[in-house]
Order: sequence, then structure tokens, then C-alpha cells
Amino acid sequence: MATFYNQVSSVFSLYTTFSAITMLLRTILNEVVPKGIREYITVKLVDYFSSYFQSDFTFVIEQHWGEYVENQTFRAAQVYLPTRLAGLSTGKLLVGSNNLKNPTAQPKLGIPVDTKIMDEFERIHLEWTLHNVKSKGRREKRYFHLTCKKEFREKIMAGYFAYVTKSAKEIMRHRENLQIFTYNKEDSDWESAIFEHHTTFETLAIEPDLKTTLIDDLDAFSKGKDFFRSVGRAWKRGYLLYGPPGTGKSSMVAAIANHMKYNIYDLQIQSVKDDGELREILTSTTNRSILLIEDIDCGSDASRKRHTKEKEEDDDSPVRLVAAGFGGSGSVSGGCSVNEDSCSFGRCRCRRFLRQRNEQELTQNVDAAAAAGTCGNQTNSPDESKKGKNKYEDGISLSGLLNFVDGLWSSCGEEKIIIFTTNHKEMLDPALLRPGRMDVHILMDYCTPLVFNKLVSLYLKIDGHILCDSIEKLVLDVNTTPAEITQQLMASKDADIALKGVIEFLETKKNKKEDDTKVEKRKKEKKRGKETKRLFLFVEEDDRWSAPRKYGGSISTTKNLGGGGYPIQESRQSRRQRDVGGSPQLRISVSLSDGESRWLNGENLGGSPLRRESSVDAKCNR
Ligand SMILES: Nc1ncnc2c1ncn2[C@@H]1O[C@H](COP(=O)(O)OP(=O)(O)OP(=O)(O)O)[C@@H](O)[C@H]1O
Repeated sequence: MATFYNQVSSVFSLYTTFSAITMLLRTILNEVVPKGIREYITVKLVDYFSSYFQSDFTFVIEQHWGEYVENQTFRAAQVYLPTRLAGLSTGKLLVGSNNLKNPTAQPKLGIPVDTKIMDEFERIHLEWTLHNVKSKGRREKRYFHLTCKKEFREKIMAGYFAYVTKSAKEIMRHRENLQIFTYNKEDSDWESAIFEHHTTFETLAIEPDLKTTLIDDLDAFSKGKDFFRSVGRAWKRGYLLYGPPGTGKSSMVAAIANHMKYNIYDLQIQSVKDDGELREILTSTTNRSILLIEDIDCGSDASRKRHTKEKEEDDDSPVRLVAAGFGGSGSVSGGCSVNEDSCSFGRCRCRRFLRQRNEQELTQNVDAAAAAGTCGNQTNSPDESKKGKNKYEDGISLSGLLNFVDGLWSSCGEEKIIIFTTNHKEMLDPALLRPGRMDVHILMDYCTPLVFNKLVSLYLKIDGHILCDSIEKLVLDVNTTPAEITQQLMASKDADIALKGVIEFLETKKNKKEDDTKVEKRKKEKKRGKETKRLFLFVEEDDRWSAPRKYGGSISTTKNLGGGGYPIQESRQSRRQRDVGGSPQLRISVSLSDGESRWLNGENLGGSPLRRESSVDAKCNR
């Protein structure tokens, strides 16, 4: 018994000592070790012991990787997991359909939140769960939990994720519906809808050369992974579609999307708050997609030209087609109808106004940017990066845009196409148009006879018609868009009626054009203060102008002009011209001191041939 008491008392004394020591230690710990470190140690101990006793391991796959970039593993799981839903043993399923073509089709399965989805990989049992957290004022956070037995963790890392990604790619490749995404500012996320534009390269009326070049370019791009890697470039391609409204730019985008089977991300750039938001938006687009920025000239100050002195592109050059090889630039260009004083495209703003404003802003902003220092990580020339600092009060900066198009951020993701459309290419900042940024420039121009005939065969299902010849001539004479022609062709299924409608439409347009030209000319003349001046043309007595071929010779410099006359510096050439009455007359070109030259024809000369000393009434524009 005594032994028992001794034992109990030694246990008690041991316990008391232990308690005293722990209390002492706790006091020391509380007083000496800071709270943060204490908590850290506690968490580590809990982690260690719980993982020791737990047999499961959980992977967390969040929607975004880092601040901006969409997590491709999350995306792959999103595509892959619906194929594992069929045998789901829970009492609920998420179903729905976005098939507008066939609303009665069997609905598709979606991934329900907080529901376990089972999968198996190499006989390893796996459990997926989608979670969704939305805290006030912040964007919704979605993530998957993938749970397996702890011992399979390495195996899953090594093989299963790659398997999910591959399967997702395969599923995407066979998807019958493309999607079009628009950016929802409220939720800071892309919203999708089924893309149901049926335009293909077959139904798009364009010049055959352009069609072949473009298709070849796109095909080479989609197979170009190794090429882009071997030359150290991001696997992306930029297309600029420019031309008047109604010439098929949007239809071309649809044809490209349908050909490539790429989804479209349609971004309204004017609604983007700043460069940070732009980066966030653009990095969240998926691979194998088209990023479309329409009307880039109207959207953002950043994209517009800032120097009036910059050389304008020569848009009056004849049509030329340059094959667009990788690493270089291609262009399909032709005449441009835009003129500085009269903007024929209603919705665009006046160029002069924009230029003036941009110049003012440039001065202010370059100063501000110079004070601010660097402008990001883009690799532009010093001159260009100086321009790139041009940040505007609202919206994105040019450097932000350029950086995205071909700076370091452009290499986020692969197999991406960027398409800009504009009605006024000449208004864009040249920095945006450089090769590597916009690799291929495509002019979507007014109707040509070839395009017209293609539209006729598409809309009227005929190959030629007796009226087509005259329409082709009119089409060459009058600027008309494919949109206008299609509207006429759709007016009737009867080819005679539809084509007569086209003729009527084009003739009206032609007459209107002539009237407009006259009115415009009159306006201009009025504006420039048209004056009738009496010119006194004194011809020297050297008789050279009346040499054997009396009226065909050239006239040398004439002498100074007398009183009140408009000074004529020289008259260059005379040519024989037949007048109505049959007697030959002279046409004399005179260069006026203000640098302009004018033809003085028979009318100006009062209907009579020049005498040695003629007094000429001529209309001169000051
Ligand atoms: N090249 C074309 N081939 C076939 N149809 C065309 C073509 N161009 C225009 N159309 C027809 O005209 C309509 C308008 O064309 P679209 O919207 O593609 O022109 P756009 O150049 O994008 O105009 P905007 O600059 O105003 O956006 C299309 O729906 C299509 O029916």
C-alpha cells in the first residue's frame, strides 16, 4: 500500500513539476516570443500533425493564375469535367443550352458548384469539386479542389493534369459552336454567347487574290508553332482591316473565325479604364482565339496619330498585293476615299478637330510623362517610347496598347490573332501599324466588277446576266460598297428586277455624285474667294510662238505684266486645239505667282487666236 502511495505521490510531484515547467515556458513564450511567430509555430504544428493523420491530398486550382492571367489548368478542367458528369450519383445536375439553332435539342451538362465529381486515372480515384466565393465589391472567385490519396500526389502531378489538358483541347477542337465574348465591366469578366455568323470565305465577296493570300497566311499561322518558337517570337498574328463602312470588315472577321475555329473576344476599347485594366482583360483571353478591336480610330486617343507632320501613307497607290509571310508584313492596299476636309463616313469625327486636340494633349502629356520617368517594359525605339508616354486622362495609353500588341505582355498565351478594324487607317498612330504589330494590312474597298459578280452569284444564284456588263461599268464609275449592292440584290428573287434595281441605284448615285461635285466645287471656289481678274498677256516680239507649226510651238517666258494684272511669271506651252468653228486656237498654260498653274483655253481667250499682244480675260483663283 505504502508503495502505491509513494508511486501516486511521485506521479503527482512529476505532474506538478511538469505543469510548473509548462506554465513557466508558456509565460516565457508569451512574453518573449512575439504573437506573429507564436501563431506561425502553432499553424505549422497543426499542419504537421493533421497531415500526418490525414490520408488525402487536395490540389487547389484557382481561376486566375497570379493577378491577371487565366489559369489554363482551370480552363482545361472546365472543359473536361462535363464529360465526367453523366454518371454523377448526386441528386442534382446542372443543365442548360445555348443552342439557338435547335432549342429542342437535349440540354448540356454544366458543372454544379459544391458537388463532388468523380474521375479515375490509372486506377487512382479522384474527386473534383467546384467552389465559388463572392465577397462584396470584389470579383467572384472560383476554384476547383481535386482530392486524391496522399501517396498518388506525384503521379497526379506528373500525368493527370497533362491528360486533362489534352482531353480539353480535343473537346474544343470538335466543338460545333464558336463563342463570342464581350467584356462585362461590372463583373470584370468576359461574357460569352454562341457565335452564329455564317460568313465564310466562300460567302465573302472579295478579290480572289486576297482570299488565297489570306487563307494561306492563316493556315501557315495555325501550323506555325515551331516556326514562331524557332525565331523567338510570340505565336500571334495581327491583322488590320481598313476601308469604308459596309465593305465587309466585320464579315471578314467572321470568316476568319469560322475558318480557324477560334472564339472571338470583342473588346470595346473606349470602355477600358486604364492600362492595368487592359492588361487584365487581355491576359484573360484564351489561346486559339481572336481578339477583335473594332473602329480602333474612334475608340481611344491612344491609337490616334499625334503628329500632323508624320508622313501619311500613300493610299492613292494602285492596288497591290503583297504576300504576307511570317516575320514580315503584308498589305493589300488600294485607293482611299477619305479626304481631310470632308469626312464621308458619317460616324467618324472630324480629322482636323482630332488632330488639333491630339497635338494639344501630346504637348501636355509628353511633358507630364517626361517628369514621371519610365514608361514600362516595352522595347520601342527611344523616340517611340517617348511618344508612348502619351497618357490620356481617361482610358489607355499608346504605350499600354503597343505593349500589349507586341511588348512583353503579348507573349501571354499562344495561337492568338489580334484584329483591328478602322474606317480611317490614316488616323492611326504609325507606331501601331508597324510590322510585328499589325502584320497584315487589308484594304476592304468599294465594289469591283469581280466582287459584284460574286455577289450576284451568291444572292441570285446565277452566273452572269445581260445587265451585268452595264453594272460593271457603273461599279467602276461609282464608289459603292458590297453592303449597298447586297441590299439591292435582296430586294427581289427575280434577277431582272433585282439587277434593274442595282442599275437604278447606281445611276442615282452617279448623278448625285456629279451634283455633289459641282456643289462642292462651287463651295470651294466661293470659300477661296473666286475672282475674275483681267489679265494682260504681253507676248515678246521674238515670234517663237508662231513658228512654222504656228499654233503648236512653245512660248517662252513672257515679260512682266502691266497694270492691275495678275502677274504671270511664265507661260510654258501652247497646243493646237480645235474650236467649234473649226479655226485652231491656243491653249496656254500659265504659272501664276502664287504657284498655281492654269490653262487659258479658247474661252478665256475670248474665242480668238492669240495676237502678238493679247488681252486675256481669265478666271483666276487667288
Ligand atoms: N465583301 C462582302 N461580301 C459579302 N457580303 C458583304 C461584303 N461586304 C459587306 N457585305 C454585306 O454587308 C453587310 C455589312 O458588312 P460589314 O458589317 O461586314 O461591313 P463593315 O465594313 O464591317 O462595316 P462597318 O465599318 O460599318 O462595321 C454584311 O452583313 C454583309 O451582308
